[in-house]
Amino acid sequence: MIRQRIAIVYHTGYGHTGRQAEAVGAGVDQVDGVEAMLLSVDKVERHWDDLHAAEAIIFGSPTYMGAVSASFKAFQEMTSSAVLAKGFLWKDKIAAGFTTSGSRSGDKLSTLIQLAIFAAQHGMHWVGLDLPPANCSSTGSEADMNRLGFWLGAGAQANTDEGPETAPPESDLATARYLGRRVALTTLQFVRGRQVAAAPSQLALATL
Ligand SMILES: Cc1cc2nc3c(=O)[nH]c(=O)nc-3n(C[C@H](O)[C@H](O)[C@H](O)COP(=O)(O)O)c2cc1C
Repeated sequence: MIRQRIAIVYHTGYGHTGRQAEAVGAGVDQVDGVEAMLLSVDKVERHWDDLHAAEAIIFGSPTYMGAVSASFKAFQEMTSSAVLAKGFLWKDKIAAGFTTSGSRSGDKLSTLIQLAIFAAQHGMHWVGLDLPPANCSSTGSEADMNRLGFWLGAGAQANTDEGPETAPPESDLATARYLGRRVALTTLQFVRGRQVAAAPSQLALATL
């Protein structure tokens, strides 16, 4: 069976967003028919062809100063010449995003919005989270998936005095796995839908 490639392009300064990226990849790999490819932004220049060939690209950055990190921004700017100018090469791919920061909010929404705008500029289809509100009632807790309450993408929080071995916590990694799985399932729907749309319909064949 042909497996559809889903690339996860991310930057991590201290390893926390790297843990989140691995969790997104694990979620992708839960789905038959797809495979995750993790790619750190510092290796991207050797892997443009892999990104062009992927059916979906999931973007991940730590939140630094309420925005994507400088390294991730440099990658974004490189895509102007490496992707857009070469012919809108990522148009109609599936996209999604994730971010980790030190504070529970930490202005992560700003980073997710930047990632979604970036995907829109490339003509990609953005996939958000469909998880219900969590950690917002007397029975909710920090162990809930989507405990931080994001829908545009996956958010994670890592205590700044902990290393990536223990932060972000399992609930945020589960949220990241959930996003990866959702993107994988959506990607298969798109790929199979495109195949059906490209095939001559039964109705058209009957009228020949
Ligand atoms: C330059 C810099 C700016 C930061 N800005 C924010 C911020 O705006 N909001 C926040 O909650 N945490 C902020 N942090 C904390 C990081 O988001 C946090 O340590 C995160 O886990 C780092 O992820 P990484 O290990 O993948 O680099 C900042 C850290 C650095 C080094």
